[in-house]
Amino acid sequence: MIALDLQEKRFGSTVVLGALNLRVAGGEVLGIEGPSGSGKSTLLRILAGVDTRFRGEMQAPSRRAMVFQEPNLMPWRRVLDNIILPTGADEGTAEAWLARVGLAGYGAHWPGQLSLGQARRVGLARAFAARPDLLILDEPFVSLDAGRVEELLDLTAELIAETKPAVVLASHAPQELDRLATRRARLTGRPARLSEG
Ligand SMILES: Nc1ncnc2c1ncn2[C@@H]1O[C@H](COP(=O)(O)OP(=O)(O)OP(=O)(O)O)[C@@H](O)[C@H]1O
Repeated sequence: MIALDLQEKRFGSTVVLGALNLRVAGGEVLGIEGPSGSGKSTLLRILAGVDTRFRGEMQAPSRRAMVFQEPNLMPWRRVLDNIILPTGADEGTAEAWLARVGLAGYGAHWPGQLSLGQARRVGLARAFAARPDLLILDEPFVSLDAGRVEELLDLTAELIAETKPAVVLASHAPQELDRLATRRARLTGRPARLSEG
């Protein structure tokens, strides 16, 4: 369960996010849409614990994981280490997660040897290997062709159903929100407000 009671998030003199309340329980997927620049990534970074400079209260689980718009793999580390180092998973567990995302045997590859779709699969494996109680997905499938997006949506839906974290997903893509979200909300205005439904 994640509970955020935000009063305000500002950058300098610009108030990007206004007062908002957000609750997501384990097994729920809150899909957040909103125009470019409305503050979706800013909100997700707060939920992830990456940005702690906001006014308000948050109760978040200690095990959190985020899948970014870019796969954000460490290019100087092999694929398996990209899972082991950030999560503390042992080698066998990391290999099992690689297999689970369809990349059995890719552990010794360098990130630069992967396609974008494969790199995104490693990003998913890394996130789920952290056994998160809160999973944050920030436009996780941008820049992929429609077929690849469908495959990754199926995989992500399966992994969420199996592990039941609370999930917050930001996306512009109706296909992603329709497939994954159990609840929907919109972030609009400046300062932005969150309206659910
Ligand atoms: N570090 C920062 N310093 C100053 N302003 C920032 C910073 N990060 C974000 N902003 C501003 O906050 C606003 C919201 O940005 P954010 O990236 O959260 O939007 P978004 O809804 O995720 O957009 P998109 O859909 O295009 O990814 C924008 O006006 C942006 O310029």
